[in-house]
Amino acid sequence: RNYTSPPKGDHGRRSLPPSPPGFPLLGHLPLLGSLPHRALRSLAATHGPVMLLRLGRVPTVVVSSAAAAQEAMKTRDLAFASRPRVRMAERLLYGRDMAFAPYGEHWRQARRVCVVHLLSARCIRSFRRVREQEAAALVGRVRRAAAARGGAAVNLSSLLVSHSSAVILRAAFGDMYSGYRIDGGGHLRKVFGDFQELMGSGTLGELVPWLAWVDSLRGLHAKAARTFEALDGLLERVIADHRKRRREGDGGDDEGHRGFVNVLLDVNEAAEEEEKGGARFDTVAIKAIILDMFTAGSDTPATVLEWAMAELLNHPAEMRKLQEEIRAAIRSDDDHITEDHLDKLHFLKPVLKETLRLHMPAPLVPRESVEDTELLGYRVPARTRVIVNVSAIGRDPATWERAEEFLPERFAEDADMDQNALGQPDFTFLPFGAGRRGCPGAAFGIASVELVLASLLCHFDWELPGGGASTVDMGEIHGLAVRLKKPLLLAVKPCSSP
Ligand code: HEM
Repeated sequence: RNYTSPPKGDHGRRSLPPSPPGFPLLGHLPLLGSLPHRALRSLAATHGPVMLLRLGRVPTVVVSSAAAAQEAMKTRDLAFASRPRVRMAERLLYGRDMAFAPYGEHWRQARRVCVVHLLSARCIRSFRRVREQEAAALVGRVRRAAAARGGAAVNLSSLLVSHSSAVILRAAFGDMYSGYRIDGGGHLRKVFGDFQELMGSGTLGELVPWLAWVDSLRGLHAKAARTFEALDGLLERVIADHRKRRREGDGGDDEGHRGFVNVLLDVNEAAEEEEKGGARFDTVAIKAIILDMFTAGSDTPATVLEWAMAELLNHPAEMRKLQEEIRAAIRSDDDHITEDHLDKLHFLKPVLKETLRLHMPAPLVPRESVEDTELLGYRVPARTRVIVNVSAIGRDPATWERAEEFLPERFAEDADMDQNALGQPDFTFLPFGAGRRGCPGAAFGIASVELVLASLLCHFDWELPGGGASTVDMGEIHGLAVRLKKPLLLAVKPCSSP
């Protein structure tokens, strides 16, 4: 079937993309199931790389090939540069954040602040100590957990989630973050956990208004109200504390790195002085961007690490090869691993790239068309919701040999992981999306996982606990990120002489 030359309708007008049969009222929603990226991939195999679905009342174009993604994210990048409205995000992020913002002046300004002030190569370098300290702390926690459990399995997934949260919280709030507690005594991680869970659970009501009661029944609105209040109170206090410290002459530098809150307060003060064109960068903008960083930057590194460990456990030869490389790289230094060692680890980056190809934390990239446009010759009206199925593209057998297999060697030749090499120029590998809406935190994310994976493999030997399954169950669960359905419970042996 030739998908690249769709028929033209009356008067030579482009036709809409093909659409499978749907259900009355619900449209194609029931076809998505619990793992939409997989269901959409199967549908695309029958209906083509650009198809039109109706999710409840919302028309949605699904993009599932490298060629179609290239057109949407490069050739017509501007036309597809918006994001659909997500009520839960609007509710929790003050309607003023960047990642979920429609294309326009607000997004442009907020994105510039993130790219220049929070996620630049210089900022990422400045957080090196945080990353190294937190990686060492994780190693310590694993060691203690292994000792305390006396050989019983350790829950690595939960340790990874705490680790990633700690890194992003320190990056955001500075080293004093652990001092912040929510009123009533609960820890701030609990509130952030609820926040992430809510952000990962779409509300049915926005797709199918007459089913909005289901959201209430699930308690989503009440939980969102509680979480918003707790988070807002916390962020207000954090910002007020930072302002107070600044007035007292404490610039808030923690061993050479400046937390995001302090950096955003600099931007806020500069904007107030300039008052250019009425552009606002006020306290609400600071809170919204901090939450963006937390939404986008906390679960993602933990998820990548979890999948990498799962794949390596199922591929012991690759695990051994990487461990030998890491242990050889630091043997001469007779010390623990630091970021200085990473350049010597030529197999680490292929392992991470192959992990990302098979297990993108965000397999469905949400976009919205800004204007009437086209995709592979099909008509896409303005304000159509668009989903780029980057997971289907990463597993497309037309591009990838033995597409379903974990074969890190396929990236051995082009293991470069710096900012420009995170995606493939031919759009066959898009874990970070692409174009003007592409992930601005990719380098931050990669820096957050490399040292941790190397440390876990350097200092420990990992196995599935005896008496259970012989391979990791790779079942997925869909939330804010697509993660392993069952947590990684592993037998771990400290390795005393790397
Ligand atoms: C390994 C980890 C990560 C992966 C796989 C990932 C993936 C993605 C993807 C697929 C998108 C959508 C891109 C598009 O529309 O084309 C995105 C957007 C975004 N990411 Fe990441 N990300 C990661 C880590 C991070 C980190 C650590 C941060 C910040 C600390 C971050 C901040 C953002 C933001 C702010 C956006 C929205 C950009 C916009 O709408 O203009 N990400 N990410």
